[in-house]
Amino acid sequence: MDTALSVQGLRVWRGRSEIVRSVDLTIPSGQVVALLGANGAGKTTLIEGMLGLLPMKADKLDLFGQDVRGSQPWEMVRNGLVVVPQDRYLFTDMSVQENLELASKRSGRSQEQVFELDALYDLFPRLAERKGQFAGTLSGGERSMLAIARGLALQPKVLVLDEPSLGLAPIVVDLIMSTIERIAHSGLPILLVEQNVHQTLAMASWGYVIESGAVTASDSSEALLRSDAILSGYFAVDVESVEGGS
Ligand SMILES: Nc1ncnc2c1ncn2[C@@H]1O[C@H](COP(=O)(O)OP(=O)(O)OP(=O)(O)O)[C@@H](O)[C@H]1O
Repeated sequence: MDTALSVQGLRVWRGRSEIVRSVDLTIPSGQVVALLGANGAGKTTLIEGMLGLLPMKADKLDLFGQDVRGSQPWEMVRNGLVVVPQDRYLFTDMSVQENLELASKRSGRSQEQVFELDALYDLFPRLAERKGQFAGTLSGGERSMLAIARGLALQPKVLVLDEPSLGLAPIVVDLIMSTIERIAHSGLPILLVEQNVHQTLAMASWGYVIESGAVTASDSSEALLRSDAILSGYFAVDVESVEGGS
């Protein structure tokens, strides 16, 4: 099986504190992998370390077999590792269309655009209706959609989504999660960081649980979903919905 992203012994620091401690993580080609963990577990730190936004060390950081350790964040994007950050970081005084066009140009892959603007608007019809609207005037759900669409406009080979449903109403969460599932069906490998355990594991093949910066469980989604010990330990709030849904 081809490996899209392979991480071994990843350590990431914030200031003097080592927040992420020797994490191993693999994303096989064409699959969704879940990264689960409570608030403050270190998920965002792990992502920012991989991107080179924070001081990090790793025994291995391979993107499709290529060692990308030491790359600058913009080089990571050019290499195909695209992160949709939790804080979205949209250009709020630019329109939806301009945000997407800018990303598309920055991808540096004008010859191999897998995610054309039309395809993005097909995925997110709500954004098509708001093409000319300033990003700063969008609702929370629409901002999350635009952040994902902009990530796709960067023509990722691996997409990392950091809590795309954070703070959104359940109906909007459903819409966003089903759209992520459609994106996954295109074959794009995805690392989905979420606290929405049930929906996330439903589309992921594999999941990692991170606690205090270390992986404490790594298993198939089916096994994690059945594992009450893990779910009740880390995600007590979600256990009922898991049980209710089975
Ligand atoms: N800017 C910062 N400076 C120092 N420590 C930080 C900073 N941001 C986060 N931390 C600490 O790093 C640890 C991991 O935080 P991180 O944001 O990576 O967790 P997370 O799993 O992504 O949580 P959340 O879901 O709340 O975003 C926490 O203990 C947090 O207090």
